[in-house]
Amino acid sequence: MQIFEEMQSRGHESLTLLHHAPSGLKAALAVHSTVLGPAIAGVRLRPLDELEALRGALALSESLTLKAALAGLNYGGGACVLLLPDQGVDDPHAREALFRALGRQVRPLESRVVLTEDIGVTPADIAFVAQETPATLGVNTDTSSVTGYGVYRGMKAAARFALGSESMRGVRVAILGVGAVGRTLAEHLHREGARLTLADHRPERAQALADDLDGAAVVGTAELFDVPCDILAPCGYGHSIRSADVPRLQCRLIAGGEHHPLSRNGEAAVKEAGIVYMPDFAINAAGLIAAATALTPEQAAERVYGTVLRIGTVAEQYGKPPHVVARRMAERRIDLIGSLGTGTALQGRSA
Ligand SMILES: NC(=O)c1ccc[n+]([C@@H]2O[C@H](COP(=O)([O-])OP(=O)(O)OC[C@H]3O[C@@H](n4cnc5c(N)ncnc54)[C@H](O)[C@@H]3O)[C@@H](O)[C@H]2O)c1
Repeated sequence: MQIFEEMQSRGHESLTLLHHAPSGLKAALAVHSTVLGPAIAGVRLRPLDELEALRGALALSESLTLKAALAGLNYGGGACVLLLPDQGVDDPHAREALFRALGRQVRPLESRVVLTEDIGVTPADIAFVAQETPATLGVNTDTSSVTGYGVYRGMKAAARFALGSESMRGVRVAILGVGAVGRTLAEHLHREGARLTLADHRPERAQALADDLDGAAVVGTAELFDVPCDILAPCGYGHSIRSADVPRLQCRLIAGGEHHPLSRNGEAAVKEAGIVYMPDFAINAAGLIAAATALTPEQAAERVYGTVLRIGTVAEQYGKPPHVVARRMAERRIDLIGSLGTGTALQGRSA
């Protein structure tokens, strides 16, 4: 399994297994870093096997560390991946019990983690967690639509470098995955006059959105990578683009809401293909920023826009890929602020 090796190589602090038989709670809670503050842990509920859940928690928690640091937040990164209980979560009481059990189990860890929603989890679920522990964020924030708007703003900033203009009028954007984030992104792009092609594992979702957005095309997920476009926006569940897919890609920019859209070492293949990749942790941060600060959704999205501009400027200046620049910026902030030693920032967590 080599989990410890993976934790060591990526610098994780801990991986905790949570279990409560009556509610069906089985979860992997990874803490990657608490250098800047308690780890914000995105909570996911997905049909995964145990190993996928462990690996998913390790990968997501590292992204959250980079995301929080780059966004200027006084938080570290974590992730909590819940296995789907055998009894399902359709019964509202079963769902309440599951998330309240999670809240109870997190109580002893309150100084180290705060939980917020990610895939398969709603603000109402986090509100159940909040009945058991104050260690939550985003109970009153619709983080997915804020994230979608932030991806739109970040995409425009990235397009200045990759396409020479940030206008989306007439720009061909292919969106993979039109759930909560992908749909919001599509709506903003459509409003600005982008030409959209949509694909989703659930084709009825893509078709319903295309019906709402007059003029959007729908293709199968297997065909999307062959569609000529300017921007590819992955908004699915992760690793949507395998290295073997990269030679097929017709785009000049990859910018979407999905965590880990590229498979391992995919960045090198993308660079080789002459495609600009704006990393997930830079562009999908608006929901997290809005949940963690007093900023409005618009202000949170503008922070993403500004961060992406900064990354693009430095990347151009030094001839480095944006994902390398973004990671260095995040790690530099962690190193510098970490060097101040332990203590709590006076302005709290809302940097
Ligand atoms: N929701 C948030 O607040 C938030 C914040 C930051 C990042 N993200 C990331 O954005 C991504 C999307 O999140 P969401 O909340 O929209 O999820 P969602 O479940 O609402 O929607 C995801 C959609 O993508 C489709 N999909 C998944 N993988 C696919 C693939 N390979 N090909 C085609 N379709 C695929 C699914 O069928 C679904 O319709 C995730 O990676 C998530 O981690 C979400």
